Amino acid sequence: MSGRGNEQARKTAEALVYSSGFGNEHSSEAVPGALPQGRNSPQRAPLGLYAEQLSGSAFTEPRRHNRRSWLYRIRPSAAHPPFTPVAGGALRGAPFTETVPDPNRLRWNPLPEPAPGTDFLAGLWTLGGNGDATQRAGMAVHLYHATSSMDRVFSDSDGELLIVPERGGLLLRTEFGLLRAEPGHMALIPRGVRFRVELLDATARGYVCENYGQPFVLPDLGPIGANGLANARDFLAPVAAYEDTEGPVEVVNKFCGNLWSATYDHSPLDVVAWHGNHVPYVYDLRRFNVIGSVSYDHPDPSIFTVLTSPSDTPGLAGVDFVVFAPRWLVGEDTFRPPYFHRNVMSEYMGLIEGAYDAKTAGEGGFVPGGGSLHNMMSAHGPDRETFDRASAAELTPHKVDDGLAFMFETRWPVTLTPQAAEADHLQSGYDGVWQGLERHFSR
Ligand SMILES: O=C(O)Cc1cc(O)ccc1O
Ligand SMILES: [Fe+2]
Repeated sequence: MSGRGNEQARKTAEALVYSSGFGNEHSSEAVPGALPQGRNSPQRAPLGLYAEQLSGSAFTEPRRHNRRSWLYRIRPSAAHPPFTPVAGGALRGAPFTETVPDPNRLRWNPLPEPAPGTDFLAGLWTLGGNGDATQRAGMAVHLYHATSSMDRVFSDSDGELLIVPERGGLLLRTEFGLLRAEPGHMALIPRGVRFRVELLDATARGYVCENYGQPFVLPDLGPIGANGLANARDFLAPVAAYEDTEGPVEVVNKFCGNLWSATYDHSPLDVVAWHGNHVPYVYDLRRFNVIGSVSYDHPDPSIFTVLTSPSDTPGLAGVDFVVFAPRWLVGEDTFRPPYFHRNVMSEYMGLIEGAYDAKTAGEGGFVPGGGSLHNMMSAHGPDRETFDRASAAELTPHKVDDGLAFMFETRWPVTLTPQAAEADHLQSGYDGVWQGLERHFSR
């Protein structure tokens, strides 16, 4: 899109208003009187709108898991022509069976520059994942690099999309209204919700966790108490905004790993009013209330969980979204960076900005837009430089505020796509960062 297009999108993005809270029963109407009162499905919905329910949970799930929204729209979603399969580009879905799961520590540089005119959907590149989209279990790790706004509309039947911009702002035009997501924010598009991504800058880069499993929720706080970590009121849902446009619109649906396309004769972003709790949202990761040790030892990174997708086993997440936000380190007699460890969970890490405290920054290291994968039980932790530095550091209070990193931590190993396993931007010699950790043992 031209600079002018970006300018328009930015103007729109700067004027947005939101409805705040996590998991709320939000409600919104773009035209006064469009939202029915006292019932969901009146004989004739207000203003000649069609009433339609979008269910993100089975009808009968317990209230705390139940998710649905009622949409009041110009045309019902059912009014569409057949979908036909289209090529998915570099986008793949679970199950991932094309490579042998790899126990090695792996690290990638940022995605290469895409061709001009690449929109968000065409710019999605799948690194790998686990589970099975048809079983609604598991997750996929995608990266994106786009140079153009979407003209088309996308929806993902396979799962929710947690988008983590690293470079370039996004304007998300959804069925529920508009959201702005800049680097340092996260955005979430629930399963099945249609949206279009417009770029606020010339290019956009970032990460996507596609969650096939239970929807992300805020973690329980246990002894932390009633406040802390990501606070519910900092999550922002859109207010209703609709497109009343006729004319051909391509709508792409990801279904069981494949893309399907249909050309509608109107925009499906035509929702004039809505209410419910199956809604998209954005969250500024810098609002995260970081809790950590004020005595000794490095706490496990679960303390940094923004959102968790629970499984049927209490405490065992399908996937956790974890952020390493600016914080003070004050631990006494403590090796302060992340410790050496092997983990039954598999860890994909990305960097939004700056540096990460366990890894050397700069070219060939862990860089913004790059990523690392430490699969189930793979041994990792501070690289040699970090170990040497942190073992000798004077333990005065120290603020870690030179970066913003995150982790998608999942219960099952991540199997790579062939394009990730064979990528030119896969770093060779990542193992070398743990070379030279000399023995210091003496008795
Ligand atoms: O860098 C990592 O590997 C992620 C991580 C961070 C941390 O603070 C503790 C454990 C852990 O896996
Ligand atoms: Fe780790």
